[in-house]
Amino acid sequence: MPSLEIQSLNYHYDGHPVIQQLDLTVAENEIVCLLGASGCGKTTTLKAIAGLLHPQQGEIRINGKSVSSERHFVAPQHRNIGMMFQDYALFPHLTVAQNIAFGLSKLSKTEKQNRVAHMLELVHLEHYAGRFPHELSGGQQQRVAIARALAYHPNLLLLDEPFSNIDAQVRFQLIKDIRDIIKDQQVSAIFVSHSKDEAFAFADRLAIMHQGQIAQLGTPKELFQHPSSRQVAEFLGQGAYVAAQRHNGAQVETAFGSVESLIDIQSSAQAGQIYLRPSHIELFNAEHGQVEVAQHRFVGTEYLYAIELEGQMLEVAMPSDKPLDLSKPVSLKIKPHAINFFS
Ligand SMILES: Nc1ncnc2c1ncn2[C@@H]1O[C@H](COP(=O)(O)OP(=O)(O)OP(=O)(O)O)[C@@H](O)[C@H]1O
Repeated sequence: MPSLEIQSLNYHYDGHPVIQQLDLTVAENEIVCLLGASGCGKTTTLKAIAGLLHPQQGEIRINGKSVSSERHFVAPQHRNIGMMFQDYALFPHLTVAQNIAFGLSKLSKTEKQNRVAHMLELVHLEHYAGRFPHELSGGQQQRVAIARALAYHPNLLLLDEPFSNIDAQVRFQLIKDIRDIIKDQQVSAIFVSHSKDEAFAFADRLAIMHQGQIAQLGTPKELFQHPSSRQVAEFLGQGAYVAAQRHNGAQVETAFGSVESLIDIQSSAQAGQIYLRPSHIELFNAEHGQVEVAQHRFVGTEYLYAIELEGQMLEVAMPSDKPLDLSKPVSLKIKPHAINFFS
């Protein structure tokens, strides 16, 4: 049974629509990331799941049980949901152990002590039980927050930008650790982020949101290989459109030569554009140049060349041991790749 099912959800603030006919299913033990531009409705969706607001239309089911519909509403404290937010929201006057024990009022004293000890072990903070939140680093505070959210065995975990206040140097280790903990506890989770890199590292599937709807749901590989729209392709990373003629199932012709696709192109149109990412392009010096290099800079292991491609700017990285001679013409080759073709 799916952990979460959302059907035809609509929410408006004073008549201003924010969530529009949103559908989403999260499988058992799955982590899904809601990813999208600022204001697309990620936090509003999370609030609707948590029960912090009541959508005007549509239904939400958790483990098969309806918690929100037009006629029916289960209060947040009865949804058995764990939450973790970017500002940790630990109680400053309680110790680490007391913070973790906070939601466990139904357990006996011994059960509570055992559960807290187990959670501390899980997040590798066994020696920090007596400390107060201000005596911990940001990453340690987030570990306490995840321990507290998981301590009462929630059906579903909601995480709203939990890593945005964490130093970039330790962020990806923390993301990996918290993902491992969630997988170990076999909890389903919905994670909200602006950051593609965080989403790729943390989630099993990504739900790309656009204007209050899920534009596409899939694994990172599915989204990269088969973006359902230009918006999804563009959201996944900087690129440029190049005019293309489709020849057969897996080849296109462009002004830069013919390009082999590593997957079938699912389109019946002949004329269109392909969406090129910097990693699909190789620059080299040639007798007859085709591209204008507007800028270049050295960034350690690579040179970055800003090139103009059919009126769009694109930054292409090349190994620094093979710099281009910019006094000579520069040409480009499009490498074989999983082509994104749009008619
Ligand atoms: N309490 C409110 N009253 C009126 N409008 C609101 C309220 N909260 C959010 N909105 C609007 O709803 C839209 C969606 O907001 P939401 O917070 O869900 O977006 P988001 O995708 O989480 O954005 P961000 O990534 O910036 O946090 C935005 O246009 C926002 O201005």
